[in-house]
Amino acid sequence: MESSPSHKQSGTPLLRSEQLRVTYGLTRALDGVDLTVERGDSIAIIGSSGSGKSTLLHCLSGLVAPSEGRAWFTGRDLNTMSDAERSALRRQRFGFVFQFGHLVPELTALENVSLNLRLNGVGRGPAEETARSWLRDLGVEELARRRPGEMSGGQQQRVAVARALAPEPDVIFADEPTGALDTANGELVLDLLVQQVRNRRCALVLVTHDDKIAAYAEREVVLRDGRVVPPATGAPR
Ligand SMILES: Nc1ncnc2c1ncn2[C@@H]1O[C@H](COP(=O)(O)OP(=O)(O)OP(=O)(O)O)[C@@H](O)[C@H]1O
Repeated sequence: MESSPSHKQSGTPLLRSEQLRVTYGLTRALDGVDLTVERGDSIAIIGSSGSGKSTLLHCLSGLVAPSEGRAWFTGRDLNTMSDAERSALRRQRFGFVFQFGHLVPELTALENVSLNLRLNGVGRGPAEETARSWLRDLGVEELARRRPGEMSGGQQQRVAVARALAPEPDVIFADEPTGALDTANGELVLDLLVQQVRNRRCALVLVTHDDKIAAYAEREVVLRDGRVVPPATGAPR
């Protein structure tokens, strides 16, 4: 994958991991994963249940510290950062979409989507304007004043996608992002994620067990028992 001019200058990928290992008791969730994600890259992390997909996403985003190995964002080692630095990174440079929205229950949709923008220093008016525009793109603008408890699971999920994309993150981490959505809205969300990569040259790390969803990404990383294995060619997985 070709890098953007700024990255060609620095030669530093957005994300890189080297020999990532994560052990939970006797379970080896990751067993030596090397990965590079460039600007403009979209990768699908696929594999069967328990193969380590979510753990890899969590390590690459600094949510989980590896037992061994290292992970870097733009050349900065995630595990030598302070908690505050990692939190700022997750708020400013990363966008997260999980299977279930995880919205703040006390806040309205508009406030949920504005929150990170406000924490990143954007004024209330512009933050709400941006939030409203994302809610519109996701087809949930009419829910702006509702709290998560007053929305369906799928509506909450679309609000969560708006929240993840509003700060224009460098990396979008999406873990089964369409699990709570019907087909049409699932396609809307995946199209939006891919469009972001194309238009802004950010990167997408998409965890899924579904080949149709993985096909939205340009590249597949297949995990088996915590290791990257070559993709199956032609044969159904
Ligand atoms: N917090 C944890 N404590 C203990 N074991 C864990 C923890 N998180 C993951 N594991 C184990 O690590 C292995 C990899 O889990 P992970 O969730 O990364 O897999 P996955 O491929 O995302 O699975 P799924 O598709 O079912 O979500 C599994 O055996 C799982 O049980």
